[in-house]
Amino acid sequence: MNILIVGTGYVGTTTGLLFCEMGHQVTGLDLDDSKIQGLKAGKLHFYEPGLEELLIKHVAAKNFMFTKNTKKAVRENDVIFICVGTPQDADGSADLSYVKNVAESIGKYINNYKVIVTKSTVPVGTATLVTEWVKKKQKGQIPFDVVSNPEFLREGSALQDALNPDRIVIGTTSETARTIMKELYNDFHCPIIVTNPKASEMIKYAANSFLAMKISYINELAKMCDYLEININDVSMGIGLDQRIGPQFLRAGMGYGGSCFPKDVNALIQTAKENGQPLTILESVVKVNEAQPVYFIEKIKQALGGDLTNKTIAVLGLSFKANTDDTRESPSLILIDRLVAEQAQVKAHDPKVKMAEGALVQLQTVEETVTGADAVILCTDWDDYKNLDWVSLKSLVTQPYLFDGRNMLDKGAVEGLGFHYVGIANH
Ligand SMILES: NC(=O)C1=CN([C@@H]2O[C@H](COP(=O)(O)OP(=O)(O)OC[C@H]3O[C@@H](n4cnc5c(N)ncnc54)[C@H](O)[C@@H]3O)[C@@H](O)[C@H]2O)C=CC1
Ligand SMILES: O=C(O)[C@H]1O[C@H](OP(=O)(O)OP(=O)(O)OC[C@H]2O[C@@H](n3ccc(=O)[nH]c3=O)[C@H](O)[C@@H]2O)[C@H](O)[C@@H](O)[C@@H]1O
Repeated sequence: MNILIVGTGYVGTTTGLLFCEMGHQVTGLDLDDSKIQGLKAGKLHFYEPGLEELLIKHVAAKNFMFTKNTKKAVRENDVIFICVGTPQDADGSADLSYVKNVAESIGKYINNYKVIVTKSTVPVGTATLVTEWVKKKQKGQIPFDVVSNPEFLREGSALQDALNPDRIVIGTTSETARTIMKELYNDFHCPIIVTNPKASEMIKYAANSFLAMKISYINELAKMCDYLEININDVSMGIGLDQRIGPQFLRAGMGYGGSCFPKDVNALIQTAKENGQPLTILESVVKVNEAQPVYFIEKIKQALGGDLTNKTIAVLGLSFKANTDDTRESPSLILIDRLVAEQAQVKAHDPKVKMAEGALVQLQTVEETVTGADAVILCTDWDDYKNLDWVSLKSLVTQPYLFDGRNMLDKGAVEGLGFHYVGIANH
């Protein structure tokens, strides 16, 4: 089958490669010329483990082609996956302008029956809107179907997640589209849920919001445990082993970040409000998440004597989580903003993130970053930071203060080396 992927970001590129692996001919369309040129040459414009190797393979085999030519791309493909961004609007709702733009282009250029699949995360009711947007631009009456097929992959493990999904959700009322979608996903062995588009759209938001809720729950509990001097990691393990709860997404930390949880929880809250059905649990999830970096910085301030003015602080990790160079809504950047506001001198390090010139003092190595620091803050759970040689790093810092926003380190071990250690209820 000829498949068109519109938007060659994390989701689009991964989805395209997935279908190449399944033996399909895939075209990637993006408006950003530099991305297209890079992809054509087998170069990814973001860091994602394992993805570039697969890209090189399928570009060389001519299974994955890239273009900026929307008209040609729409005309030559029968199944079109919309994978463009749906960022947060000023009021918290999802900005659908990129999706609308794609739908209108499809309407303009449609030449035969198409299955139009929204893989982007879009609010309930968007399939109907996409149908209207396509129809408005159509000159004739060429038939098409709109399908909701949300994506559940995570950055940092995008390929593995996409190759081994827990489930596939297909939202459509069309028999033809359902058959085509099922055929596309024929080689997958996970459950396939076929429902209507509205339920499918809701499943995506409900899943992300549930996971965000687990994180805020454990983070709020962590604050209480901190006060009571209880180790939150033990609590996470103790409740997570109950199969009804499950161990995942119970790691206390600096709060959830990334390009999805923050915007998706807000978008669902907004949809709920618009429909007069407020989701008070999720409103609290957001509040707890916003309070988490503030709580951590207060602990840091307190430990350093209540004033951060001119203190040199080494921040390890800029991405919102390990194994990605994505800094969207990164708790680390929220923390750095606060440190700067408190007049601290920040030096930062990340194994993959390169911030824009002048945005931040960023060093090449951990050693350079911690040299002369009054405190070291671990912000991202990169493996690189798990086994650092704290004995030699201690000889480089001015003061041995170690703040662990991810509870990654063995408290007893680093305290044994003479560090003053503060984690998130890591007692
Ligand atoms: N990043 C992730 O881990 C996941 C993201 N999602 C959802 O998938 C969607 C895409 O997310 P990402 O891949 O992270 O976005 P991204 O920002 O990495 O990529 C979007 C791409 O679309 C391109 N684009 C925008 N308008 C276009 C148009 N009219 N024609 C062609 N290309 C166009 C942009 O240039 C960009 O390269 C969002 O709705 C997001 O919520 C869902 C699951 C996981
Ligand atoms: O819709 C999306 O874009 C995606 O959003 C998340 O994926 P992602 O944002 O890539 O990363 P996660 O691993 O979910 O982590 C999100 C944030 O939560 C934090 N987190 C995660 C787990 C945990 O136990 N504690 C915790 O603080 C992470 O550090 C990170 O800041 C979901 O896990 C994916 O299923 C979904 O497809």
